[in-house]
Amino acid sequence: MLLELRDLHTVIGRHHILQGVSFGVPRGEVTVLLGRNGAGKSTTLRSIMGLSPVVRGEVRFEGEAIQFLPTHVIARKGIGYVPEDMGLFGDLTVEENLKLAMGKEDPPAAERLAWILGLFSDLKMYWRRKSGDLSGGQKQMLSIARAFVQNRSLLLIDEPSKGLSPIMVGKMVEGIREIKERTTILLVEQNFSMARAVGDRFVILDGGRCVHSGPMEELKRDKELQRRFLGIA
Ligand SMILES: Nc1ncnc2c1ncn2[C@@H]1O[C@H](COP(=O)(O)OP(=O)(O)OP(=O)(O)O)[C@@H](O)[C@H]1O
Repeated sequence: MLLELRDLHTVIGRHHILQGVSFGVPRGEVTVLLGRNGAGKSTTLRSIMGLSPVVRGEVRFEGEAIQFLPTHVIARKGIGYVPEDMGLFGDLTVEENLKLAMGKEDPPAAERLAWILGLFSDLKMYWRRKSGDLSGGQKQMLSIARAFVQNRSLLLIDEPSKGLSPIMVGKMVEGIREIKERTTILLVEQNFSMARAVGDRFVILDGGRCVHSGPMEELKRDKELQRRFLGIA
């Protein structure tokens, strides 16, 4: 396992939000985190990044416990995070956002940038446009591209399909399928058609607990599980 969560508890204010989340993310695969609104999916990603306060349990990345490290140290260990609000610098152009992420322009970073621009080619058309002026789908592509050029071995992506048109969702599916050839991904996704198109494994959260997990093929077959936890008839 590249990442392992063991009995993770997160408390925000007086709210005990994660109440013992345990699952593993195998290297080289896409694991999709599913569940109803408020199930704890975003909080799980934030807890992994050290942005929500973990009070008990462990997050192990490449075998090392990281749950009490500060966020910037966790990022440097090789975990990239694309939050729901995408965290872009709206006043900076597409180019500036990506160059900032690259740090120094060494050949591997330049190669990653060229590769991701080939994949999300829209970004080249808007190269000098401020990222704040992009559409939702373009912003989403930019924020994923930015995390990718940083060469993380694990990407956490929160709802990349949110608010996107079906065409954009299709592009996102293609993009994530290509990126997964190079990087392990843990994805929060409410859109089940996207989840099933890109996911190798699934984890369902409910009420801050992990209630089911397994190969995506299993969930595709299990209509009852889909109905109970995903609201799909
Ligand atoms: N900062 C906070 N303060 C208080 N409660 C919070 C906070 N952040 C999250 N919560 C609560 O924790 C629960 C889980 O939230 P979370 O955002 O992780 O769910 P989610 O599964 O990602 O749902 P959604 O799909 O709606 O974003 C919710 O009940 C939410 O209201």
